[in-house]
Amino acid sequence: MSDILAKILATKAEEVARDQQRAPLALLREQAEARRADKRDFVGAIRAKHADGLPAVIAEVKKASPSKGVIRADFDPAAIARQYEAAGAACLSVLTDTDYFQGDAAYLKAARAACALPVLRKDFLIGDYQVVEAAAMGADAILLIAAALPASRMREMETLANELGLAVLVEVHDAQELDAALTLKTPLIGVNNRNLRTFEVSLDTTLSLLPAIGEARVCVTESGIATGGDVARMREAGVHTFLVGEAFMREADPGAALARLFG
Ligand SMILES: O=C(O)c1ccccc1NCC(=O)[C@H](O)[C@H](O)COP(=O)(O)O
Repeated sequence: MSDILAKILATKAEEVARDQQRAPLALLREQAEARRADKRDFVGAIRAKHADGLPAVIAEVKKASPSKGVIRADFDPAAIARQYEAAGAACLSVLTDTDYFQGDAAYLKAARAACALPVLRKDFLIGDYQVVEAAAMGADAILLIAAALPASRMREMETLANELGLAVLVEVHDAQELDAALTLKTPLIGVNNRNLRTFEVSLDTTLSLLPAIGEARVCVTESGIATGGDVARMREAGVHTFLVGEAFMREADPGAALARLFG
């Protein structure tokens, strides 16, 4: 496991222990059940773009990151969500991790309330508590990171997520993690192009794993997509789903940036 991921996960364990004191699981479970009927179809939104021959963009609402520090100081998640929706995003990804990404559950709620797009809770999930918490805060999908969780744990968390009406995006960096990810039911396999040890980004990571993902699943290329050339290279290889944050968030109008990159 990379140093930054190990550090994030250690902080996360402390955070979850604190949160469990503040909001017991039973309370979150009630809130999650109450939101059960209000779910947006994350996988369906991606497939609908593909059915129209369009790339599906999961547009990220991201204020800061460990690799880049503050990306966007002037940060209004609701306004950004509206811009992304108007520009044709399929879904949103909202960072809720506070310590390393300056994210917040409140940003997810504000972004979702401002648009009709399905929303991924982008965080570092280590157990069931955070799955229920994601459903309670209104997320439509969660991220499971294969570098952080054994396959059996991911499958259990996927089952719980699905019971609560949440879709799952499972993220991998290499062939071993992909083998574990392919034991899940979810069609959404994210390949993160960012090396979490060095922070270097290489789109070759997606291209090298793509053949093993197979046609039945949806390959989501994540991180470092910044130019028309990057998009063209992915699409020529058969990758039509993109998770993009920084390239949009650095621009004055993130929606316009999305439209330029994918228009
Ligand atoms: O973005 C980081 O610096 C980072 C560091 C450590 C773990 C995860 C990290 N990023 C999470 C992501 O997956 C990205 O936010 C997402 O793929 C979008 O990437 P980008 O388009 O490069 O902002």
